Amino acid sequence: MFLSILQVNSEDLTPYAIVCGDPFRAEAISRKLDNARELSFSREYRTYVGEKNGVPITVVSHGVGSPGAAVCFEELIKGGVKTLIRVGTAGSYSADVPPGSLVVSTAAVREEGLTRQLVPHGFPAVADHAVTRSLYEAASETDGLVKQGITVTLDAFFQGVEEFPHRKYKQAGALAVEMEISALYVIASLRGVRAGAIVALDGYADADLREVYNPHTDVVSGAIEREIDAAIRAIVKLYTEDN
Ligand SMILES: O=P(O)(O)O[C@H]1O[C@H](CO)[C@@H](O)[C@H]1O
Ligand SMILES: O=c1cc[nH]c(=O)[nH]1
Repeated sequence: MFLSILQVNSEDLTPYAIVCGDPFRAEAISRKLDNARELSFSREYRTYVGEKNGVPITVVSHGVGSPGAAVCFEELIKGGVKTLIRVGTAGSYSADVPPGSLVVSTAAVREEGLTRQLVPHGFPAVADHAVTRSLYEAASETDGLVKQGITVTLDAFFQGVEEFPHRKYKQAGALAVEMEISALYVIASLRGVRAGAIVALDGYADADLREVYNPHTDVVSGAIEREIDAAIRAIVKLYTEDN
């Protein structure tokens, strides 16, 4: 089957996939795989396949925001992908998890518009347990702070005249905010596949803690390297458990 938006043949995809926002991060992930090759680069969607320890892995960028990312997730699942791991960045809600930390998302608050068009209001966006456990174990083997907990998915990156809901979600226990995880978890649930996510914190979302937003630091790059390594190792572990 030809997937017309990703511009790839489903026969070239693999059951395990890593997804991320940035096409250049997709390339960086592919460089950590053996025998990696680019299948396509169409719109924001850049697709690679490669392998690690003999385990075939697909890597795709999904761009910024839930609607565009949802198109990518849906086509991957149509193409036969059964396990999806998002490797992203997020803004921290707390000085307890400073920039450079990793958070494995156990569930996501649905503060985006996309999933409201797919499922009722009360439906939860929850990660797969086995994927989350594998990600957390693999991330804990790297240097640096790793937490697991609830993340928030928002549509807006820059604030308008409305207050962002960060304060109330921080008080309720959320750790960080990004823009696609709830879409991934709801779509995975709808289509009967597994999903998990890990994010590298690249600054503070909370106005009281925020300095100038600059994700291009060595601390953030180091955290992104760690989460990529963790996601690849998590997939190898899952594959071993599954086969
Ligand atoms: O680093 P990525 O994976 O793109 O994730 C985060 O970064 C983008 C915003 O800068 C959004 O896509 C957000 O979810
Ligand atoms: O959505 C995002 C992603 C990274 N950092 C943020 O503050 N927000």
